[in-house]
Amino acid sequence: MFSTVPRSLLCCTNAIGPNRALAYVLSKCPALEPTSVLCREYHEVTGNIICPNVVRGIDHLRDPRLNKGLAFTLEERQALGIHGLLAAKFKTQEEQLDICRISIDRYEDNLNKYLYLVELQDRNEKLFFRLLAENIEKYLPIVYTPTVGLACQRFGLIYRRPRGLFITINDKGHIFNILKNWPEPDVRAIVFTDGERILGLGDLGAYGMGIPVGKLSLYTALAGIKPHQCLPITLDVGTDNQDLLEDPLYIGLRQRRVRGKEYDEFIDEFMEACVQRYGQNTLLQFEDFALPNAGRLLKKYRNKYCTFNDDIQGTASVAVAGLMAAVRVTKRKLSENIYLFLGAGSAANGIANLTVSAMVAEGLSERQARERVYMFDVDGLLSTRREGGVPEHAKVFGKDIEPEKDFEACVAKIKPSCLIGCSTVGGAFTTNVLKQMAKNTERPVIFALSNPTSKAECTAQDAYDHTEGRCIFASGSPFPPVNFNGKEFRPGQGNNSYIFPGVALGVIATATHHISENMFLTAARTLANYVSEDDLSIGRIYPSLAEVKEVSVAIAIEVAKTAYDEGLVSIYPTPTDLSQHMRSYLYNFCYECQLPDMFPWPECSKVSYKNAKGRHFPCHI
Ligand SMILES: NC(=O)C1=CN([C@@H]2O[C@H](COP(=O)(O)OP(=O)(O)OC[C@H]3O[C@@H](n4cnc5c(N)ncnc54)[C@H](O)[C@@H]3O)[C@@H](O)[C@H]2O)C=CC1
Ligand SMILES: CC(=O)C(=O)O
Ligand SMILES: [Mg+2]
Repeated sequence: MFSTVPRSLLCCTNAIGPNRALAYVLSKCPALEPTSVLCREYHEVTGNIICPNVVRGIDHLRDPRLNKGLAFTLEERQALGIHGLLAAKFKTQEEQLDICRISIDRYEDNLNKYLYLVELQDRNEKLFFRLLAENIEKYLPIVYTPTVGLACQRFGLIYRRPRGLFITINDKGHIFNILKNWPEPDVRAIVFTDGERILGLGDLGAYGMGIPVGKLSLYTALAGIKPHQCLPITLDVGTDNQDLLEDPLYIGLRQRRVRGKEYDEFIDEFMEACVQRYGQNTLLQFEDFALPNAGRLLKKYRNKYCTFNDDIQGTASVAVAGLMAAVRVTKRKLSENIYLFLGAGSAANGIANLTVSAMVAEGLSERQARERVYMFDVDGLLSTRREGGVPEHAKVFGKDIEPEKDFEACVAKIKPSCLIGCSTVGGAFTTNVLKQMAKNTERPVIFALSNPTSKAECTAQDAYDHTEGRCIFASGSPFPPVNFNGKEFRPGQGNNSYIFPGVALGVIATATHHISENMFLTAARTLANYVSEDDLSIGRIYPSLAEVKEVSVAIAIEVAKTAYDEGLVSIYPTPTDLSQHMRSYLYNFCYECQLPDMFPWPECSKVSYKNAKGRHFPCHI
């Protein structure tokens, strides 16, 4: 018998469900009342929320992490005290998956499909993730781009159950305490946004929460990172979106964005609080920050924390992978292309810099490589002679040439072989631009990377139609298959979702403490190597989405090797079998038995446990 609750005892009760766990702990600790102190201790160790007054078998149905619905066996129903709370039928997880698919298919509206999936995640976590992981092609466009963009725009309307943390500028000075309110103690990765550049939709303030939630769903579905290790956060510093400030449904701080010193101090405190709460290896993924902050904050924190900016580095990696795979079709090395970017922001600079690194690896000097890269932003071609000059964040890509504000004229003058859109301007690759690309080279590469679909620089159909079917096309959001002259093309999705889940898995599984640029080049090469001749023959420069889980593990392994080579990991000695090591980290999408190991419990009666003060605590309710 114990007078205090030993941690080992609390740990071993994790699997058996709260009411039995509590009864067992109390049977070992007769001096204890099931007070909030006990609750806190239990909660700290197991991550389960437990309160003696409300702990009941029904919590196994209400907790999405435990709930299996009709898949609970008779034994489990009896042992956990939920017999009778479910209909008599026993179902397999496979039968439940069928029902989910039928239910979703009944909705015509994608936002309703999104809501069904949100509700499923809130109800039965394993079923949600297995459904997503086994039907990526079908449901990725719902939980991710484009539908997640719509969900963010309507967030005030669809907001029901909270998911993740909202930390506002008013919480400055108390961020650590807010992190402590999150019930999971073992967080390994945090994806966070301040909502200022949500996809290509602009400033959506607190409505941006859909993005970190969606990205972290992909951590689990595409790379098997355990959901309890993932935490989505929105940093609410206000919004400059007038429509939202006037939107009666808006759920965020109704004030203009805080900027400057106060904003920087807030982000500083947030970064520090995360590592104080969850440890220095906590992966901190910046997502959808606007241009003035994205690159600046990456530079500030990249050598201090385990952090990366997905829009800069993840996007760079997926785009370079596509360019590498395209070499097999165009027969032009990366260093033989001329690149023109529409947009000169976070994504464009990330891609351009990594492409330069890849060209340097092919033998060019950095200067020679940069000479092959042109950019065009909202003020025209990045010419050193233009009024106002070249913005600081893209200075290295400015050229000493005639300024040009007409994009079509630029495409004709510069004659790029690769055209890369990261501009947020839907339809900016006009018929004339695409026709000019077909004149520039036999196999033009055309990437319309802006999200969601409405912001894509051109559609897949337009790209093939206006280049006589000769282009190599990829887009950030999915397009349906294209028919051109009787041939079907199925272009791939050039989206960082091919990269960030695998990078995150590699980083988490090796407790990497800093993320290097080299890791993203490694990830790009790994992804490009997965592209088969069959993929290329249907116009796809990425592996099929059905393969993405395998690709993520392969990326994780290669990223881990790079991290070991660069001395950035905390797990030593180096695992002899990195593949096995990686796989041992993966989430089990199938239901697990919830019967307590030692059931029936010898120390307490099957009906109730009586504590030292004579109070009864039921084992089964
Ligand atoms: N496919 C993918 O994996 C990813 C796609 N993206 C998409 O790329 C787009 C851009 O993202 P960021 O670079 O982070 O944004 P950003 O705000 O940093 O950059 C946008 C750039 O577009 C330029 N621009 C705006 N209007 C223009 C116009 N009318 N003509 C020419 N240039 C114009 C701006 O001057 C700026 O240089 C977004 O739509 C985003 O969804 C971003 C990250 C990943
Ligand atoms: C895909 C992504 O990260 C974006 O569009 O921002
Ligand atoms: Mg993003």
